[in-house]
Amino acid sequence: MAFPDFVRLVEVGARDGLQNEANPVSTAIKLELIDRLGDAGVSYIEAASFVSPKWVPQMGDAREVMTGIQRRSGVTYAALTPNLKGLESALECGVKEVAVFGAASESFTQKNINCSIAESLERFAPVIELAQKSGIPVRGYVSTVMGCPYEGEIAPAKVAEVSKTLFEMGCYEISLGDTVGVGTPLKAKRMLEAVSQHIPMSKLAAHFHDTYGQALANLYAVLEEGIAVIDSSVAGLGGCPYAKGAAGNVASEDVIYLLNGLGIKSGINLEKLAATGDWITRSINRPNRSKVGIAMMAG
Ligand SMILES: CC(C)(COP(=O)([O-])OP(=O)([O-])OC[C@H]1O[C@@H](n2cnc3c(N)ncnc32)[C@H](O)[C@@H]1OP(=O)([O-])[O-])[C@@H](O)C(=O)NCCC(=O)NCCSC(=O)C[C@@](C)(O)CC(=O)[O-]
Repeated sequence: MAFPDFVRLVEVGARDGLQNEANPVSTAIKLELIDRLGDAGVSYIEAASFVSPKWVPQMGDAREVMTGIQRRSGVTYAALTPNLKGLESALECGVKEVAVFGAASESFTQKNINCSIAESLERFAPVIELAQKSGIPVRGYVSTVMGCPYEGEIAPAKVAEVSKTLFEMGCYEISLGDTVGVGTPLKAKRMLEAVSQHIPMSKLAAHFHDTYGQALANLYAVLEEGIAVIDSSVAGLGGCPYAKGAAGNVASEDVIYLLNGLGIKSGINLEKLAATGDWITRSINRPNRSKVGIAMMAG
């Protein structure tokens, strides 16, 4: 299959990238990050997470973040909503798109959202139903698609089963998360092959972490298969609170550099994105994990 002409970047830095930060990041910094990303041409920004602040304290200001955004036309500002309580709060804040998040591993589901896979799907049903009634599109995440921090190998058939269920329940797109970044290109292709037997490729997204340095290679592999939506995090920020040792998402700057080299459009200004990565890492005193970002800011 040929590469897509255009890739939609789903920027998750403000949510996935920051959720694991032990030191509180101010709402003002989050809002400036979101604004800078919009200015760089990012059209989809996952901005916050309506989860329990006891579980993920860093996302405790979701309400302030979602109501404080200076919205730009043409930009989607989305939030995670694990249950009805989360969705109701999101609706109160005028959120226009949400995401539910499940996993292909029982143990990870327990650690992350305190229930079994079956219970998580039951819990998502009313969330999706209410969102649809309110005219809010729901994205679905499936974590641990290439391995689990507690169970190790995850069968592609299990990933396909959970993805198919979420898609049939009404999620318009399924984002396939290599939560611990253990995948390799062949594994990524096999996993995608299993999922795409049930869901059109145009409804799937790749959400790869870079723990083992394979994320860009894995993305190249799935781009070849026709994936046209990529989740990434500016400066490679992040990690997962329930996956110890997991590195951040693949860096957005590195993804855009790869796409530019392949002649794939994204609508994103790489210079502005690199400057944003430099700014946020300085602001929160974190190393910049984007090789492209470091190179560009040095030049
Ligand atoms: C799902 C729950 C809430 C279940 O948590 P629980 O403890 O089973 O829930 P509960 O219904 O028994 O409620 C317990 C308390 O939480 C409150 N609560 C309940 N729901 C909410 C809510 N929505 N917002 C605010 N508060 C809430 C609720 O009101 C109650 O408060 P209390 O009475 O004790 O004071 C919890 O496990 C949780 O919040 N987990 C979040 C985990 C998380 O955010 N993980 C990171 C995101 S997933 C990810 O990063 C992976 C991804 C998506 O990026 C893809 C990849 O890389 O693989």
